[in-house]
Amino acid sequence: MFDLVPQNCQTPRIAVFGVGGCGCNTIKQLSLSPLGDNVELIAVNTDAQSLLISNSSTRLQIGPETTKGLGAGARPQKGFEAAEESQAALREHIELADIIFVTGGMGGGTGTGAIPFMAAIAKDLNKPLVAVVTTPFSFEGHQRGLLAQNGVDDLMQHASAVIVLPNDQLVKALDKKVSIVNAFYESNRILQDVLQGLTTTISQSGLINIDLNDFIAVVSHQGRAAMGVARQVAGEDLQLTINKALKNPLLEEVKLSKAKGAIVSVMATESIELSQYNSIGETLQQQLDPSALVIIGLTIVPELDCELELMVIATGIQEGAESEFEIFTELQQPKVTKSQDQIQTKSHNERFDANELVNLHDFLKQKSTSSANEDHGDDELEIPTYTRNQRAVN
Ligand SMILES: Nc1nc2c(ncn2[C@@H]2O[C@H](COP(=O)(O)OP(=O)(O)OP(=O)(O)O)[C@@H](O)[C@H]2O)c(=O)[nH]1
Repeated sequence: MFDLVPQNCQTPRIAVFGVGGCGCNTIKQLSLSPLGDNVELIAVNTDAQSLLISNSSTRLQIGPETTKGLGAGARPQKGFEAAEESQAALREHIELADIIFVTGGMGGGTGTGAIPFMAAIAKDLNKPLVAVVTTPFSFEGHQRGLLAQNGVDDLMQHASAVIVLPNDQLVKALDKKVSIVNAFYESNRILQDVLQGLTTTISQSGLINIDLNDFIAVVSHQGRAAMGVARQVAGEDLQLTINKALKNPLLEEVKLSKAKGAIVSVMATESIELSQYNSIGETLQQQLDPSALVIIGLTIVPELDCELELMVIATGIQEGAESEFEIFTELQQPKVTKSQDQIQTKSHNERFDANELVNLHDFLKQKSTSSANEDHGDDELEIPTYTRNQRAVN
């Protein structure tokens, strides 16, 4: 459970619920990742036995009367009733967090029934809830696929954002042949990366932070969310990396130009250049709805083993939008149609100490002023206060 938060606390409290068999497996894997103290992992299941072997600090058995400690038998109605029976405990945990992630597999009983119920509680409490759910492998059969689809539709009525990662796609993304036995395990590693990326992005480790209000503004667009990740290897053109992220197999086949917002997390070494940074924002802005809010967070990782890592989460994609990935093939030399000033950014909220956070807009202004007024080389980045402080601490 979270401790009471002091008034001046700057770190958003993040609750990650793993619901049902898949969800509990995912957060078990996630517990192996380095996560901040502000992140709490909560295992939720109807199946008492599988909860016993979960290593989460918080475990919640839902619906002890409804399922008598067994699973929900691939009946979403049972999962729903179990969540309803335990709604007081679920509500209590949801209420304590600033932002909630819920992960689980759609297609069974517990996750498919309980996750939409939890999303409805969060909506009622006015808390942002991002669901990261899988859909079944094709080898699991048509019936599970149908249950999953209904579950996702239901979830979309309540969650702030729904990221659907089809299990088939997750395994494809691994770029290697995996046996059926390993398929679940391997795909959990990707779920682990996705959730770790999300929680790190909104925790305060970056040079340019994405604050909680920015995050909420972007994830609160109703509709589908999609995400992609890519790494820029030495010598690779940045546009190619951006295109790779946008065409990433983790992205469902959705029309990105319909996206109403995007969160971009850039991890780079200290040698990242301002032009590279601008290019990422400009390229993405061209791909989304012209009124879309794009926020970009940058984290400096001195020991990064590639030039740059990109994670893009596009939100508010309306249903019925067909695939439009072809548009990215034309992007090798994108025409810049917007100045950086036209990219919308938000000022950070008062919960955060202005000395410790650097807003993208401020950062860019600072960069252009310093290169205009000061006598140093183009590639010498002034070190913002936050990084200096961090270095002093280390
Ligand atoms: N990626 C991944 N998917 C899983 C895993 N376990 C299950 N799934 C998927 O999630 C779907 C639902 O399975 P579970 O999570 O076990 O089901 P549940 O929500 O616990 O529901 P019940 O077993 O009916 O109580 C399955 O059809 C699989 O597609 C896992 O470890 N990794």
